[in-house]
Amino acid sequence: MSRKNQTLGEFIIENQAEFQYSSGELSRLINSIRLAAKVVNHEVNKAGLVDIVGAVGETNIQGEDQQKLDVMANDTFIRTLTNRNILCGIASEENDDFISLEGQNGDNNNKYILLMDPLDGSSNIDVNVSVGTIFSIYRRVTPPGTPVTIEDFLQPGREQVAAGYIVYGTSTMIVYTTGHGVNGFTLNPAIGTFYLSHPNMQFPEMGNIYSVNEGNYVHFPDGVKKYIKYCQEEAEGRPYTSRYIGSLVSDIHRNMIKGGIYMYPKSSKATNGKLRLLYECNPMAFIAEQAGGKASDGYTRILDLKPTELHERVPFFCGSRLMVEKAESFMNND
Ligand SMILES: O=P(O)(O)OC[C@H]1O[C@](O)(COP(=O)(O)O)[C@@H](O)[C@@H]1O
Ligand SMILES: [Mg+2]
Ligand SMILES: [Mg+2]
Repeated sequence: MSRKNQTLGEFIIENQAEFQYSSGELSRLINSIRLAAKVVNHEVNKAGLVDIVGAVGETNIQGEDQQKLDVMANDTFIRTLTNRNILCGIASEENDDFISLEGQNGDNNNKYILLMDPLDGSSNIDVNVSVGTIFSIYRRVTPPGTPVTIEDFLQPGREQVAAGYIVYGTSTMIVYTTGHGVNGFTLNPAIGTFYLSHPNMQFPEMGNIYSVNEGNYVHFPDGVKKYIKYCQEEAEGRPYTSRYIGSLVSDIHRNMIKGGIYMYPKSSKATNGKLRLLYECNPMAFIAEQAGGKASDGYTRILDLKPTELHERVPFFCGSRLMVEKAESFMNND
């Protein structure tokens, strides 16, 4: 049951019943993510006033310059989640390897692991354009009471128990799914409470927005070039509008509300594209599918891909179902 303006806390408790034999662990986990999101939101909002913009002078395993907000968000989520003893492992874009968490008694009986992109859209931090956080939750596959292993993190996306994102934009929202539809909650900054503002979010089956970094056009595969030309043609319902924020979370969020397709294809510059399967593509694909949309690498359903590495990249096509299918048809006729 979802009531508009229900608080996130109320929603979590009310929907816990959806989980048979629920121990409340997942509810506590979502609650902790909510708390960390508020702390990060507070820092992001004052980014122009305090020394929190710019790079820290370190690079992460992706070879990217870590931004101060990347590190702040990473530390905030890891600290908030670790202190609450609700996970047995965490993996992050900003950490080379996964973190195995010991329970209070040195054991490890917690059943969930979390993967995250603590700050998505890092190139937009310094220019006051919306950024986000992305998270993905699985049940561990290794026996409880033993340290987690890489196998716990390399599960296909279809095994996700929950996934979501936080967008720090004109307003701050948490959008997530536990496999029972997608709901969005907006933060009332005056009282620090998230309210259900977007119940049962649905990707329109068709839209007129395409989101891709056209600066890479010359490097794209022919199928992608042909699809972009198709989007720009004078025809019924076309040309589509081009919108690209450069923050995955914000581009997908807009397209989910208005209808559209987001693409980060492979290219001659980036043979597997740029986006990371485990903590960018899988969670956004789970959300998209739960909202009636679609997500693939141009050929295969993202959620069916078998991960092989923690930070592996895949080409990503995500959005309104008919638009993704059209893009795939161009890729397959390539
Ligand atoms: O600048 P580009 O190459 O278009 O890449 C933009 C994409 O890269 C990202 O910023 C990658 O995410 P991070 O900022 O978390 O590294 C996406 O949010 C965005 O969609
Ligand atoms: Mg990202
Ligand atoms: Mg990031």
